Amino acid sequence: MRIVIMGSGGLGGLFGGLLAQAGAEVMFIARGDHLQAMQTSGLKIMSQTGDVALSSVHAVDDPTGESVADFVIFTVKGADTRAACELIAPIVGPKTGIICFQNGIEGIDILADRYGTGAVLPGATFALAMIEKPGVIRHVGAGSQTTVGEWNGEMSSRLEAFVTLTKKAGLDVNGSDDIHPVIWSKFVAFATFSSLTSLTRLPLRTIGTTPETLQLAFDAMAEVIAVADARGIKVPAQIFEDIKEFVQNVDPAWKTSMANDLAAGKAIESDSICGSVHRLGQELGVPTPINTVFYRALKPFAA
Ligand SMILES: NC(=O)C1=CN([C@@H]2O[C@H](COP(=O)(O)OP(=O)(O)OC[C@H]3O[C@@H](n4cnc5c(N)ncnc54)[C@H](OP(=O)(O)O)[C@@H]3O)[C@@H](O)[C@H]2O)C=CC1
Ligand SMILES: CC(C)(CO)C(=O)C(=O)O
Repeated sequence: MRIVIMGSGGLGGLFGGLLAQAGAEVMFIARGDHLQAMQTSGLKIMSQTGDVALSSVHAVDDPTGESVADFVIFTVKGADTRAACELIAPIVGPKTGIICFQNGIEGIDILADRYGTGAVLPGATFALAMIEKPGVIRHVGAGSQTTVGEWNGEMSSRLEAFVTLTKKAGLDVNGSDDIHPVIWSKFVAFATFSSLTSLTRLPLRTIGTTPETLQLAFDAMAEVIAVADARGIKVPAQIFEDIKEFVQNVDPAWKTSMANDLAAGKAIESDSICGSVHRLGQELGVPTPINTVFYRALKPFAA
């Protein structure tokens, strides 16, 4: 199976590296120092589940002239979505599945407008990973709980093939016949906790165990659920209990990729997370005052 990683940073590097280690044919699209390091020294993954060292990988900055992919794993940050969506055009054929693990809910629409809903498999992952230095990916914690599905809910043979391959690679991936509520549920939680961990600089667990701050998180989540509702997506009410359980028991050091980026001095993707809640709320006539504060407060740090 031929897999292309569009955006071989923390998340794409982790998935691509483990898939390559498991024997898949993987091509990494990357750029800058990280691309150079991968081309000269390969890719390393540091993980509690076992380190991986690939001494040589196929890494490029432009896929023009390369073979069509069975799957593209789409893992660029929100601000890079449109450019990356065009960059992959040469390797997207009529049967290529584009699996989007981005946080945010606008990336899949951009991909579907360009390649059709039949090409796009939305996904949600709880794996946490980052580039530690060029050519080296750090998998934070041991988790990789991931759900992916066809846009129309079909349990297709390509979806099953992808799930089988990723399980073989040691990733905890499952297929879903109703992926849209899954990605919105993750978005409800991520929009809230990426903003709060970034603004407070605190780990998830401190937020989850401070009643006043947890209440603020719940109020922010309720705004995103109202936006989902206006888009015709029902987010299960159980999400509040599930999130409380998660954030009160998560590893005490856990933040979010956005808070980690902020701490590392990188531009953050708040425009496509809380900024998206703010914009969609305005379009749909749903008030989102807390997410609007998040968006405006984080704007100076946005990509
Ligand atoms: N990291 C995580 O644990 C998780 C991340 N996510 C989501 O996944 C997405 C990716 O996140 P993450 O892995 O942290 O991001 P990273 O910044 O670590 O990785 C993205 C990579 O894509 C590269 N890139 C962007 N555009 C191009 C391009 N046109 N050509 C070549 N390379 C390109 C970036 O290069 P450069 O650095 O030069 O910009 C970067 O190396 C985000 O939406 C995030 O919210 C979801 C779950 C977990
Ligand atoms: C891994 C997880 C769920 C943590 O919030 C995430 O999506 C991120 O930080 O980007």
